[in-house]
Amino acid sequence: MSIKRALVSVSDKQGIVDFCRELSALGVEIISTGGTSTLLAKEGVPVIGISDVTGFPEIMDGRVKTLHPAVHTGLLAVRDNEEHTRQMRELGLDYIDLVVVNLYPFAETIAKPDVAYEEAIENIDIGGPTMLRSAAKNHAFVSVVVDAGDYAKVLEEVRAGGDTTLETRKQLAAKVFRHTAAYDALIADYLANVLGDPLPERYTVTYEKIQDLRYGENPHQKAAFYRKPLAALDTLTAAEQLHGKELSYNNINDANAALQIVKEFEEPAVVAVKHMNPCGVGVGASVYEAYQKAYNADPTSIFGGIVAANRIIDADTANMLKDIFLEIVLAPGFTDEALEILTKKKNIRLLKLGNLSTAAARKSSLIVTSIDGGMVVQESDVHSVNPDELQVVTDRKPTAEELKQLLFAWKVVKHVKSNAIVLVADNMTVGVGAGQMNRVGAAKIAIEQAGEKSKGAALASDAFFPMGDTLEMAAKAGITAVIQPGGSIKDEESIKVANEYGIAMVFTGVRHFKH
Ligand SMILES: NC(=O)c1ncn([C@@H]2O[C@H](COP(=O)(O)O)[C@@H](O)[C@H]2O)c1NC=O
Repeated sequence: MSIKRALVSVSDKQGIVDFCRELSALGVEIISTGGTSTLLAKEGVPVIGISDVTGFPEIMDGRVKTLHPAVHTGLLAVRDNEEHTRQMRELGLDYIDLVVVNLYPFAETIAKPDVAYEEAIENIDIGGPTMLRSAAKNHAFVSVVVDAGDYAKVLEEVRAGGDTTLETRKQLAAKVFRHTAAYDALIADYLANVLGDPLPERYTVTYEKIQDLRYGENPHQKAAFYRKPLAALDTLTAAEQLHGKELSYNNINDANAALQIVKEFEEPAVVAVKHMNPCGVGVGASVYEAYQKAYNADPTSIFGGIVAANRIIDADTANMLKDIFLEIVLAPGFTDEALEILTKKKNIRLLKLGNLSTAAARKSSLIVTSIDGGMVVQESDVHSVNPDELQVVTDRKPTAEELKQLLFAWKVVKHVKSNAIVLVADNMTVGVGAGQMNRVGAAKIAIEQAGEKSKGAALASDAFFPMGDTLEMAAKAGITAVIQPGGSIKDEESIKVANEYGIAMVFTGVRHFKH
């Protein structure tokens, strides 16, 4: 078999003229629709209008142009089926051997700010996916190209043997069904959101590959990095890598964790993360000061860590960063000097993410967590506490400085694996107890780490204290202020301990479990 007739109908016209010119030179007859055929004709590529094939005009603003039996018989006929061949002959129909289609730009349309609903709907392509699906189903005989990146390969095969190989046609068909499935998923998602129903009876998300990863969490696990179409520009998926080796699976998870925390802060802040938990968080008047604090919070754990800053990294900060081994530094930018200093280090990865605002931390999105055989989906935890709504439950109110440290600790504890206890003093974390199976255990780790710095520190607990024991331990370590959700049947026990020791305790009324 050889490709004799192609149907070309593309919204994205890049590369189409050269491709069709070559096909035409190889003896392929080109049929085309409205704008595509106008372009081809203008560029001197011989082309037959679709209406000459269907005997029907392109009507309704392009809503109906290729949706015609003359097209779909040509695409779907099983060439070695005598009955199909006879029907084609009797009806005077011709085969179509190659379909080149890309679809109305639905994603780009809904990405426009304040796009009108009607405009979005008009950009749902119907004729295109229909042709793609017909051709892909009949890939035993028909080639189908949805991606301009495949033009060269198809040309090469047609040049060599008059047709594509069956293996190529299978690959092209599989790509088509992934493409139309993703296209429909995006439409379904858009409509679900318009209807205020983001968790409907079928969850049809679609993701596109950013890159293959060398391996997953461990070297024997395969992995890849995907992004949601239209992912926000303040997410890690939009980060630009300025330097260093390619990101690993663990890097991506850790950098994402660091990013979520640093987005909590308005003031210059630096977050160091290890194994998805913060090991040091600091805020200060400058990124330099914030990094010093994040570093001093836990100079041991930061080694080999991921650092995220919410301000441009300057030369002074870079000079400190270069002194230890760090996997990643993520920031809204780097000064030229800072870049010069840091790029001398072969093993550090530098990521630039221009769009780092606290508003981003307040925008809810859906988080998907896989389980074996399924998944659970929830809104991201974007709750932030309003200081005016804190309930002081102890005899003593926190001082203004204590309140500041408590609110800082609360922002951090939200991002620490439960059970979580975070101690903060002097605008930096001084103790982080993460991922323990009981709350006393988490507090013990945080207090031990803080040592002398526990004295006068503020403590945040991601969930209520089931009894008074954690508070007793905190009080004995010298902690003077506590923030926690409250809501335990034994709250009174904790309040009593707090009052005994003169601790100021506030309830947020909101829990921040993170498993
Ligand atoms: N309605 C139809 O019969 C139809 N047939 C092809 N299309 C689309 O029209 C676009 C190309 O249009 P044009 O060649 O007029 O620039 C392609 O994205 C193609 O997928 C159609 N448009 C939408 O459904």
